[in-house]
Amino acid sequence: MSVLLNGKAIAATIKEELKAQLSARPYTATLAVILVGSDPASSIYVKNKHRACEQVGIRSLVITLPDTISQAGLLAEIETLNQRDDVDGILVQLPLPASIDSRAVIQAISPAKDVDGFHPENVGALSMNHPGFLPCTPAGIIELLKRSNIEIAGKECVVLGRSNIVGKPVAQLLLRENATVTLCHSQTKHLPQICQRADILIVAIGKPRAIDSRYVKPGAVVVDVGIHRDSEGQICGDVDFSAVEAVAGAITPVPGGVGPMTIAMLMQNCLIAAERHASRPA
Ligand SMILES: NC(=O)C1=CN([C@@H]2O[C@H](COP(=O)(O)OP(=O)(O)OC[C@H]3O[C@@H](n4cnc5c(N)ncnc54)[C@H](OP(=O)(O)O)[C@@H]3O)[C@@H](O)[C@H]2O)C=CC1
Ligand SMILES: Nc1nc(=O)c2c([nH]1)NC[C@@H]1CN(c3ccc(C(=O)N[C@@H](CCC(=O)O)C(=O)O)cc3)C=[N+]21
Ligand SMILES: [Mg+2]
Repeated sequence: MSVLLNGKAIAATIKEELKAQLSARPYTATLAVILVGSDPASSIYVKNKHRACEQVGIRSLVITLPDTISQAGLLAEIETLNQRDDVDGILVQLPLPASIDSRAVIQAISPAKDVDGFHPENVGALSMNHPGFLPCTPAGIIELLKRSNIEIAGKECVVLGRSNIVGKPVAQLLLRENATVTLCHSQTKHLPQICQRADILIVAIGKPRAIDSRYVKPGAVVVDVGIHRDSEGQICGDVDFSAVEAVAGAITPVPGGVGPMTIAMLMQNCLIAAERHASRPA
């Protein structure tokens, strides 16, 4: 039996804190979300973000564009939002249609409004410990560990997955918190043995229920970033929850773990963006 790391409850607390902070400020905060096409999962996430904005008191604009939009058309929408003085944060929901170069789209977002933390300027800031915007899922994982009183400094952390939006940045944040970090991927050899060393195991591979108890040291903290809907319509993670929770010391559920923390950190980034925007030199 293991401790459940309740991301949903912690995220609710964070949103309450942010709501109180925002209501005490002399300015508003506005997030613009661009959704291209009508992918059902993306539509759910965008709706969740909109609902979180309502809870915190952030003004939320959802801009829905047809999946036939050209790259130039999408870039023009972003430039309009970059220029709008009443917009503090911009998020373009990923994935984008295959005809659009997502790298060009991310680069087009003003770094000062890039509340996802995906722009190269913010990625560089993370790696150099400069102020910028932290990517929401990695920041949410660190916040979840801290608020669950799990010490990071000096711990053996193993990260499975090296994507630009989860694996690589969470490894950097763990390093910043003074963990010893091992970053693994699809060509890593002896993966179960390496994972067995982990005091904290972060799993972000995008494979439903792929990580079982062979990968987990008894008592370890397991953070499951994956999110999938199986053939029966059940939401599950990258971790085989029922097998792993029998050996782990603590584990995040899916749903109710990392997902809500991601959204809470997005709300936090929107407040930071609004604060910087309001205090910019004229
Ligand atoms: N809860 C949330 O807020 C969020 C959840 N997600 C979810 O997290 C998961 C991961 O997302 P993302 O990082 O974008 O995924 P990507 O598909 O971009 O990257 C997956 C990474 O995992 C590695 N990998 C794949 N299979 C294995 C394996 N069997 N063993 C070891 N490493 C492996 C890949 O290695 P290689 O580089 O060699 O190909 C790659 O680095 C997905 O399920 C996604 O839906 C994502 C973002 C936010
Ligand atoms: N520009 C961009 N920024 C993102 O941050 C981004 C993105 N694109 N594309 C997709 C991924 C995925 N992601 C999630 C956010 C919330 C939940 C979430 O709220 N999950 C709930 C339940 C979700 C459900 O009901 O399906 C939970 O885990 O409890 C999940 C996944 C953000 N992403
Ligand atoms: Mg989740």
